[in-house]
Amino acid sequence: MTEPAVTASTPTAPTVTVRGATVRLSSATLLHDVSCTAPAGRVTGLIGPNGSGKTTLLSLIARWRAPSTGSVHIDDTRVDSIGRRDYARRVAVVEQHSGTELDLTVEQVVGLGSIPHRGGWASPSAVHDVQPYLRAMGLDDLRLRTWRTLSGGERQKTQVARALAQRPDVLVLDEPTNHLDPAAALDLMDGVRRSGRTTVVALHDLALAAAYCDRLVVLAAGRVVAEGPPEKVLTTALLADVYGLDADVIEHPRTGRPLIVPCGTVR
Ligand SMILES: Nc1ncnc2c1ncn2[C@@H]1O[C@H](COP(=O)(O)OP(=O)(O)OP(=O)(O)O)[C@@H](O)[C@H]1O
Repeated sequence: MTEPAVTASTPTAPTVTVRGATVRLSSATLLHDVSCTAPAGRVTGLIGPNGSGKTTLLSLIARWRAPSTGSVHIDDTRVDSIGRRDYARRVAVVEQHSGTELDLTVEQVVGLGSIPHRGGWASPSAVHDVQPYLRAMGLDDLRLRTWRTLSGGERQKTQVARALAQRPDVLVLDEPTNHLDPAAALDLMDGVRRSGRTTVVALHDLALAAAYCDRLVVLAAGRVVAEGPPEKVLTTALLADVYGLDADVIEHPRTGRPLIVPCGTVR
């Protein structure tokens, strides 16, 4: 059987919708009736303080956890009705501390992204096919380096390249830039945005969220407290309420996007 080529295809970007999701454990309720939308082909940022529920919400979309009540939908389909293999093809996830037990090279890790489409280990021909994803993340020079020799930022870029190589409809990223230098973080977010995938990304860096996200969902104590375009959501009042941050929000003179200028805290 001829194996399908691994090329950057035009994604069939769907809308992801969370409807009334509550996550209740015996000890605590992590999410309270959360509803939000990640529009098709757009980058939706999840922001909020430590412990506000960002990773928990991503875990519902990744289907690692089921909500106690409520549901998650890809277009009109409930995610719990999608077969496991189909879901593995359609949704790619990069965790905060994604890793690999095996000491693979960068190009082999990125090649793992094609496995849901192939049903087996990436063949040597797949190595050629990972080139566009290596290039998109600026990893050409590192392609033969082994995982354990990589810096934290190089590992993050490799994991995002792997996720893109999966050619998913939906990209779920948990703080993908926390080890990256400023230019690398901008490049990564740019690569994600240009991929055209419906992306849900948890971010602590509000400057990146303002610059690269089409839409923001703000979580506080497991609840959605604001949702919309960055220029509507990122206000001085919201930053004070949610983060306890005393900040001015001005229009970036070159991009027109919100520019957050922290002055201190209001705690
Ligand atoms: N298994 C668990 N049992 C009890 N509490 C939990 C459990 N898992 C997560 N939590 C709590 O749920 C809350 C939300 O956690 P979550 O990891 O979703 O937050 P987050 O917004 O991603 O935080 P951070 O920005 O620090 O990564 C936190 O207070 C966390 O301590």
